[in-house]
Amino acid sequence: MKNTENQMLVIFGASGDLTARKLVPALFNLYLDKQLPENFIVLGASRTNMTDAEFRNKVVLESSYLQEKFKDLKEDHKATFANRFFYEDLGGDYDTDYYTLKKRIEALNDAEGTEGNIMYYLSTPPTLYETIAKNLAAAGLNTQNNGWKRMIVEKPFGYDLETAKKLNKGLQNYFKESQIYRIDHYLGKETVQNLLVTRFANSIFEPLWNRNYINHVEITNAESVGVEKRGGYYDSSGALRDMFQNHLLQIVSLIVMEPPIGDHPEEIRNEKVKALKSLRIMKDDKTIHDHTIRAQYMGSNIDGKSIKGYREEDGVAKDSLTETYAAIKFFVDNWRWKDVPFYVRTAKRMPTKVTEVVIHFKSPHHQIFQDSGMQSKDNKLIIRIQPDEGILVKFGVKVPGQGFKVERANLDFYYSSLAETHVMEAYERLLLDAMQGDATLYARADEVEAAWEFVNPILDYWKNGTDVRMYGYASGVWGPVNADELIDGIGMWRNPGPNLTDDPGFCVLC
Ligand SMILES: NC(=O)C1=CN([C@@H]2O[C@H](COP(=O)(O)OP(=O)(O)OC[C@H]3O[C@@H](n4cnc5c(N)ncnc54)[C@H](OP(=O)(O)O)[C@@H]3O)[C@@H](O)[C@H]2O)C=CC1
Ligand SMILES: O=C1O[C@H](COP(=O)(O)O)[C@@H](O)[C@H](O)[C@H]1O
Repeated sequence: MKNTENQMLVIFGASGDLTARKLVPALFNLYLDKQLPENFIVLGASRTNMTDAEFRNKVVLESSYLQEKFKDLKEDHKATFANRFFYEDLGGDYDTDYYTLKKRIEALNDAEGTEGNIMYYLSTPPTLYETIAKNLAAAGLNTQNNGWKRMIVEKPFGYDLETAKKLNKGLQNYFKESQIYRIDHYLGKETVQNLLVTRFANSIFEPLWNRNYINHVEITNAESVGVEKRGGYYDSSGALRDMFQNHLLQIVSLIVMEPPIGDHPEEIRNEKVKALKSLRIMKDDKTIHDHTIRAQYMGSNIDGKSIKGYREEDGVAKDSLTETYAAIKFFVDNWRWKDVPFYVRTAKRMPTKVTEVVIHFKSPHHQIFQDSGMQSKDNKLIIRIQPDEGILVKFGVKVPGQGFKVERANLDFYYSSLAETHVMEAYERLLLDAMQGDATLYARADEVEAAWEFVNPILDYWKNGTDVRMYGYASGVWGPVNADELIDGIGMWRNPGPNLTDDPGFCVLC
């Protein structure tokens, strides 16, 4: 087990939703699992006027998120945990002299023995990230001569390529790249990390992991919910920025990358950058027109319940052209993947919540069993990222009896069968990694920029191009029918069911 040094976590924007809903429950789990160092404290900092006691009540003692998650826990556990929380009112502005904050940090450091090690967590609107970094540096709170200083930065990391570059440069003016941890919570998911193990710790998959054996790759990220209370944020973002540019391209990079030399964070991140840089950028409008589909969910009635359309959601413009569905076809320009199409889609208000990767294998060169009733392209490796986490291999078996009738069978593995293992939640795992100085599961500046390089032309075309379509789909269906055209000629979308082995998208010709 890695060493977690004594340290202080300073959260900017600590009065907000993320702190209460994700960060504190993750820290509480780490505390219960005895993963926090002996001297560990949290200092919340924001503009809201609160005392230490009020902050403790808000995020720990009276937090509905902790209440819900840790129902059976004795109150004294929470009380001991809450004593580690402190709060500093920034006096109404993040862009101010951090002299008072510095004095508070120094006093707490001396009293609580956190040895000068500080993790800053930027959980404010992104427009404040650079301002906070600048003011920390001005107060000398970025220097590492008396303990390390690190900074976790929340998404969204930029709005497009230009703003992402500007933000990277802005932060790097005050903190070294090695101090900056850009969080992508998908990288904290066990099953996303398992993509690396599946590929590089087995000898049965990697020899097949190339254009000679793989016909196409399909990735689906579906959510059954709509935009919920985040209409305002989402309407200026959309599916491509919200999910595809970050989480899904991170998954793509793990599928596409070459084997790293070892498991050192930089070795892995170097290969991921190379992978992202090898995605073929769609340069002309026609390619983007033909290879992308965007759509919005419409109002519908599901089981007698009426569901709002996207444009009726709070915070969303009545004439909004923001997509809640995006499907993209693309190619990877390198030796391994030449001519293998990738189909990636992400959407809200789908029939179920599921994220999975499907590797579709090619048919054998010669069909021996003509009467098989099954096409060999039915060989699939399905990596279920969530829920029902696991891996499924689909292959043909002989039907008992005369002749050679072939039927499809499943070899399946479920993470839940590893019952003794406590699977850490994404924020828990990522916080612990950063606390230990392990950046493997955090995105590096060049990774983020490479992902934006790919996405930018699509965003530009969707905004300014001619003949750009916005399709509609009823809530609770698998997106617009037009999305089938994207994958036509090669098969059809898998449209996965809630269970790993469910396969409503089954098609004998696929
Ligand atoms: N919530 C979530 O699930 C997720 C959030 N994120 C990202 O994490 C960051 C924090 O998110 P979240 O906690 O939901 O955000 P909130 O809107 O709840 O904001 C966090 C805090 O930022 C402070 N703040 C400073 N300036 C402003 C301003 N102009 N408008 C609103 N708040 C301001 C507020 O504190 P005060 O007024 O006290 O200073 C607020 O409590 C954001 O960058 C978000 O994109 C990323 C993924 C998921
Ligand atoms: O980052 C985001 O992710 C969530 C989906 O996360 P998951 O872990 O539940 O799959 C998404 O709902 C949200 O819009 C997006 O900002």
